[in-house]
Amino acid sequence: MLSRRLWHSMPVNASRPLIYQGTKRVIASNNISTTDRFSPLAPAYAQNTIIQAPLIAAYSTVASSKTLTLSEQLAQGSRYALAKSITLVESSRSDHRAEAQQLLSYILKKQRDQPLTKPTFRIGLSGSPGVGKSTFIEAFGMYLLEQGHKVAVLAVDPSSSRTGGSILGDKTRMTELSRADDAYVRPSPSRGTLGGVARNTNEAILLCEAAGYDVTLVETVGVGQSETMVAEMVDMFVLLVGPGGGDELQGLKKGIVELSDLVIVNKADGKLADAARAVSMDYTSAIKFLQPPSPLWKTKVLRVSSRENTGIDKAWEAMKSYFDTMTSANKLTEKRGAQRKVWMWRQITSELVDRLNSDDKVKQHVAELESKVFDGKMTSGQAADSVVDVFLNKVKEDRI
Ligand SMILES: Nc1nc2c(ncn2[C@@H]2O[C@H](COP(=O)(O)OP(=O)(O)OP(=O)(O)O)[C@@H](O)[C@H]2O)c(=O)[nH]1
Repeated sequence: MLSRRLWHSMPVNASRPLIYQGTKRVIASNNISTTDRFSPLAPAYAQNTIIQAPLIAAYSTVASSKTLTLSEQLAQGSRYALAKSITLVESSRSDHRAEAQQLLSYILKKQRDQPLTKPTFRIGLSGSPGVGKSTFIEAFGMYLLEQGHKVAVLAVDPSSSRTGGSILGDKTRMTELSRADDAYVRPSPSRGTLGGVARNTNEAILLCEAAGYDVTLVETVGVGQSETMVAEMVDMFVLLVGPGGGDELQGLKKGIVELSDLVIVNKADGKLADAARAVSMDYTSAIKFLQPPSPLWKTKVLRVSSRENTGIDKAWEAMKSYFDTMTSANKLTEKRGAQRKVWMWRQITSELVDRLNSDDKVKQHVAELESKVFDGKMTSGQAADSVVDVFLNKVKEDRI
């Protein structure tokens, strides 16, 4: 029995069934009548509905006419539809989230039946503020367009989730690329936790690919957890450094260098050319002592000037070489599968924590336990067990 409360406590992104009032029909996605009237979930209906596992699975492929239209527009490469779809996945409104999940399920089903014709490549790009990320993406993106690719640029901005402001999104960035027909540049969402933003970005990548963008760049700024999160959603992780830099090398950020499949020393031009050469040699020797992210690939170090457009082609060659090496060993499919599992667990963890925090009874219990833990009257482990027990009992009670 799935009670109304339990339904509400289920994550909207997982297999929470979509339940409709009005004309109810479970239909295969390849046989959908666009005249079906679906209106989003009716809690009153859900309250008395027994939903069994096979039905849940069937519901996940149900698509409303609105979803179908959006997905058709996406398949035709409409930037408007892409923007609208990403807005849906970023929205916290439950009806939007339901629509977004319907759209994503439909897209996944479609891609299982009919895989994308072009291979897709997801590239993460990180670097400290001012290192030249926008300038590089602008130059690199324009180069990719010349090579016949369609390029999407997404951003995971740790500052926006903490402060509501944004390091990456405030100024007009990548103006030429933003205007190009075959490019789509999405500013970072300005709300939500970093985990939430990252999760939305994962879904946005799928949407970009469904809209025919075969190269997706996910940009982040080198702060906190954001690089690790981005590295866990892309095929290849690229670190952009400046000629004066060295923070990363000095051990402050050794972790990020270890995550990197390619290090690009930007601003290798004019007076900065010699410094860029020296930094690039430093990285090349330092990397020899680090664990490579994959045993099949040795992290490369290259110099570019985004301003003067030099070395951009070499950077792309290195990326393609990585892509070819990994795909021919079937490692990218494996990597993407493993990443999906990582994200599933991240989301389970964050959903459970959200729900623990939103339940009044549990919240009160947590407050009491926190003070006991603080005073040393209870161990952290005992308190954690107790919170989980109270929460599970609460779920059980709600079910009855
Ligand atoms: N000389 C030189 N300057 C560059 C190059 N690339 C970027 N710059 C300059 O570096 C400064 C910062 O560039 P951005 O592209 O805004 O850097 P960013 O990393 O995107 O900066 P944030 O958005 O603040 O994170 C600007 O003044 C650029 O003109 C380059 O290849 N050579």
